[in-house]
Amino acid sequence: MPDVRDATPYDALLLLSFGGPEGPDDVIPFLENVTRGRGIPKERLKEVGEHYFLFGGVSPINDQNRALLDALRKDFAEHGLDLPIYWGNRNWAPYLTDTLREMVADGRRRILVLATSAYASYSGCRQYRENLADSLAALEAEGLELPKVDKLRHYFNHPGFLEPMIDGVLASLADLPEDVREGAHIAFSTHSIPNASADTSGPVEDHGEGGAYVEQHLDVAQLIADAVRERTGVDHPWRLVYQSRSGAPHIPWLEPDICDHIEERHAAGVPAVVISPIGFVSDHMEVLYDLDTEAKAKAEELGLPMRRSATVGDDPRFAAAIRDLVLERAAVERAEEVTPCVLGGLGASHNLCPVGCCPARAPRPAAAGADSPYA
Ligand SMILES: CC1=C(CCC(=O)O)c2cc3nc(cc4[nH]c(cc5[nH]c(cc1n2)c(C)c5CCC(=O)O)c(CCC(=O)O)c4C)C(CCC(=O)O)=C3C
Ligand SMILES: [Fe+2]
Repeated sequence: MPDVRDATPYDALLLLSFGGPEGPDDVIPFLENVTRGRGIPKERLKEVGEHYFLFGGVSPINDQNRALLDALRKDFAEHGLDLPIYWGNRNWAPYLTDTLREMVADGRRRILVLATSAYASYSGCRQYRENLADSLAALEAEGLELPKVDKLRHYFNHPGFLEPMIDGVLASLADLPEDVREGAHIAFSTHSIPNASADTSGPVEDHGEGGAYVEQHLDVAQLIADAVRERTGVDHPWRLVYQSRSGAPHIPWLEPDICDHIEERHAAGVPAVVISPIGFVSDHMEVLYDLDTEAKAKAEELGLPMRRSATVGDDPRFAAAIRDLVLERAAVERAEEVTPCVLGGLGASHNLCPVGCCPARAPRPAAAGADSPYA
């Protein structure tokens, strides 16, 4: 029997996230970091800046990552898993390059990466792998000896990610007035991305209409809807919808938008809606602004009862899922037999992104995949 607390060959876990401003002076520099070379219209940037200013210029994401780090460290300690955890971001301090430099200085040689995005897509997966490649290149230029970096498989269909969201939808339904509860529809919401990015998300063989991005979200939505039906006895109709579109209007992005969907459901006579933000691992600005502010105002204007259900955040079941995924991957690296813990119809996703997975518009080096220029 192998020691189940053994993370060998890994010697560290790296929480890799988006980053966000911590005060009003950070907002513009942060947005410049996010949008460098991405062709986002100026008006859209001003508008998104206002979302942050509405919340004092502070993104909720950094405190949520600190809470997740606490939950992970507590879970690891309670289960005898002795693996240090670091944190680095794409767009704000602590910056990924600085964190990796610190990890090298601490002697870390085999690093496993947990990104705060559960699904395949350029923005949610490959872009983080490109950030890793950029940071490794920077450290190489400093003459440092590079660690080997791997990324955890996509965790959208791990029960520890799903269970807290199922509970969240049940709590939102219970919170609705009794006379509209049974007829409530569920809107599973995720970040809109360009149709072209969705169609090419995931391994090449999964490319096609919506790609792995849409397929994985539909799997999650179905799993949550099924669990809600089993536990309430009510078959709530549902649909996958999108939010936070940011590109130029002539470029097609995934639809329908959550606010249009709310209007359409109201016009169809639906008595209430529960929004389940399955695309977000915690209450990001997109959740606080696009759902809790904008969609809420839309529902109120229509007089449509609406509840937004919880994201997983620092739920202990999510922390335990990450421990499970770390131990699973470590066993894979040790060439041991493992049965991945997974629900739904898609099975466990690949451990190593294959060549051609979630391609960028302009090809750039990406680490932690089959096409990585680093070992
Ligand atoms: C799929 C996806 C995720 C989920 C996966 C993941 O979590 O990584 C995500 C997360 C996030 N996106 C975030 C913020 C922003 N995203 C932007 C722009 C964009 N996002 C895109 C997609 C995604 N984004 C895309 C296709 C663009 C267009 C430009 C481009 O191709 O890059 C912009 C520019 C302004 C705008 O137009 O909105 C901002 C400010 C924050 C921080 C929130 C906070 O502070 O709490 C987080 C967690
Ligand atoms: Fe984004």
